[in-house]
Amino acid sequence: SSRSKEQRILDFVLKHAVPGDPTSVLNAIDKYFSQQEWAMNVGDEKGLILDRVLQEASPSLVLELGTYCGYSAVRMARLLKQGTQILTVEFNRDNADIAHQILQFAGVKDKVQVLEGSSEEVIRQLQKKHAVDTVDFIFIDHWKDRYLPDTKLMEELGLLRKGTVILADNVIFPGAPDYLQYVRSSPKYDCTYYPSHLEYLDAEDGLEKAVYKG
Ligand SMILES: O=C(NCCCCc1cc2ccncc2s1)c1cc(-c2ccc(F)cc2)cc(O)c1O
Ligand SMILES: [Mg+2]
Repeated sequence: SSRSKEQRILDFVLKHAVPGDPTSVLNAIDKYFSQQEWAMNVGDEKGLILDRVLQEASPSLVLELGTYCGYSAVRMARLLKQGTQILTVEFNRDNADIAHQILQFAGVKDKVQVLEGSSEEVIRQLQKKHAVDTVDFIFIDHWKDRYLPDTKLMEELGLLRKGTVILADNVIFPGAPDYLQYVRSSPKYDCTYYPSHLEYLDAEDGLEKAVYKG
């Protein structure tokens, strides 16, 4: 059977990156998309914004919604100190498998746990099944119509603490207008918009940072 796009990405990484070197893995994935074919990784331009906002937050526990091939999980894990945990949620089993292999190859597997399932299911299990109290940093990059309901669910479950940083990808394109309107008008959040472009293309996109005020 023909290999999926995600499997082709894995093959390209295994061939062109250096085992145990997360930056070479990111460069290989970025190279693949700029040369071969587009895919929905956050990319290197928005990735730099993610790097800066993450380092500023210096979190101990990170939750990512939407693993895809693991590009942003590798991106975050390479900057975080030993002992930091990243829980990343992926709905699609095949993508979760590819992400496992890319994380392993990059040498960041000890910091990252890929949780398979829908964001809603996994969020509801975090406190009991994964011994989570509150989350320090959340990167939202999954279904755009799940950004708002999942954020409200995390509020209701008490997963956010004073200062929790929520960074959301694609708030302009494909867009998450209901999420944007909610966090920007809610007194519970301090919001900052980081303008950028859609990964590897010229269309405008951006990241929205919403800091929970507790
Ligand atoms: O859909 C996108 N990303 C989500 C993939 C869905 C993965 C999921 C993970 C998960 C975990 C738990 N529960 C449920 C889910 S669903 C996405 C799409 C574009 C794009 C850009 C240009 C286009 F022309 C068309 C699409 C760009 C992006 O940066 C994206 O992130
Ligand atoms: Mg995205």
